[in-house]
Amino acid sequence: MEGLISLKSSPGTSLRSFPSFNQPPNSFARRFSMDLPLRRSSFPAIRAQQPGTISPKEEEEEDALKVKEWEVGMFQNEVAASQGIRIRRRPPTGPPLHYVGPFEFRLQNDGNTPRNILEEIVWHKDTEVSQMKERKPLATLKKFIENAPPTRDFVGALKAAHSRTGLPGLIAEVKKASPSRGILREDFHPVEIARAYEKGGAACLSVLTDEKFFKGSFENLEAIRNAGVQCPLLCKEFVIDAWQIYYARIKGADAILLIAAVLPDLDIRYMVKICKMLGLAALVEVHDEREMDRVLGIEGIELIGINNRNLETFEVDISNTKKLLEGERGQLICQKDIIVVGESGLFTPDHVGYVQEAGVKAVLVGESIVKQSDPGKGITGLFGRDISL
Ligand SMILES: O=P(O)(O)OC[C@@H](O)[C@@H](O)c1c[nH]c2ccccc12
Repeated sequence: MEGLISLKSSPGTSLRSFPSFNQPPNSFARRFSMDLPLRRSSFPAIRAQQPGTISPKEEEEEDALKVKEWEVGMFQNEVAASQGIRIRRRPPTGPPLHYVGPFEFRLQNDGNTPRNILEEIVWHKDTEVSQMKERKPLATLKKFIENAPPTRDFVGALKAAHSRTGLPGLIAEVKKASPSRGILREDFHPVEIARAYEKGGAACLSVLTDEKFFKGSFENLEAIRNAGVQCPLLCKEFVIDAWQIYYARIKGADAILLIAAVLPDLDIRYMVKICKMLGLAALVEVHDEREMDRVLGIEGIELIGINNRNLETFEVDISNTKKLLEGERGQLICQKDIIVVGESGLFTPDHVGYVQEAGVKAVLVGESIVKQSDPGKGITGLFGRDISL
């Protein structure tokens, strides 16, 4: 069996202590050994080594590490599923790319094919973040944070705008593209757009930092921060790891998005605490009743976003905001003094009026304003009046 993968647990680690963990590595091995001889070169970390440079002990340790990663991945998926989260953090049957000898090919099966776009984004993010973490470990980020300038008050800016205009405070989004709408703006100059938004009366800005799916970047966030824009900035990311929060803080964010469709309660709890520690506001996004109820059960949440776009199907329905704010949920939100942000699909003053009537004190708007030749004037069109005055 030389050249075939061996799956072993590290000494003292019993896979059996996690009943469900027993299955993935074994079933993975079984599945693939039936299909093809899976070589050690299947694993990127191992592929990087020259043959003969790795000792049997190191091999064993790397295998054990890989098994451990699967275990953690499976564990996350299961906890999430028990909370109604359908998004799996990692492919449950291992990564979809396989190498056989010099050939690379993709095996499709139910377990390694993302079920929808949000899952695809999250799986890609997982790989991206682990690579970034290797280059900039948390300890390095923490050192930078010690000297970082203070954050701006994101929630305060929304409240002030709301009381100044009597309209929902605007979080204007700097977004070049999205998987559902394609390219929104060809001549995309993030700093110019940010300045136009600020001039047009935006209370805060949201900056997409995902590169692959939204054509955004952390450089955009940093450039806007360094250009002297005063509005507090939301880092619009798909956060799956606390490391990303530290990174966002260094790149100039004042707030960060946490998506309840992706993150189990414990992660939200823990990440909200990290945000507080770093002086960031957390915008926790929900899109159905179950997510709203989960989030309302978590202490210390100040800002909830209701996304009118289902990130799994892309369907947009602004009555979602109203539905989630009706009855007891709305009352609880008032009691807890939580600011609700209406997100996505808002194009006209009627739309803004509708979500305001439903109870939101802020709105998050991208497409309808970023597409205008003067995005600042786009804001006036959106609200039906000049809100910069
Ligand atoms: O462009 P719109 O329809 O105005 O939507 C803005 C914003 O709500 C949307 O970009 C968004 C809301 N939640 C997200 C999560 C990830 C990426 C993007 C989003």
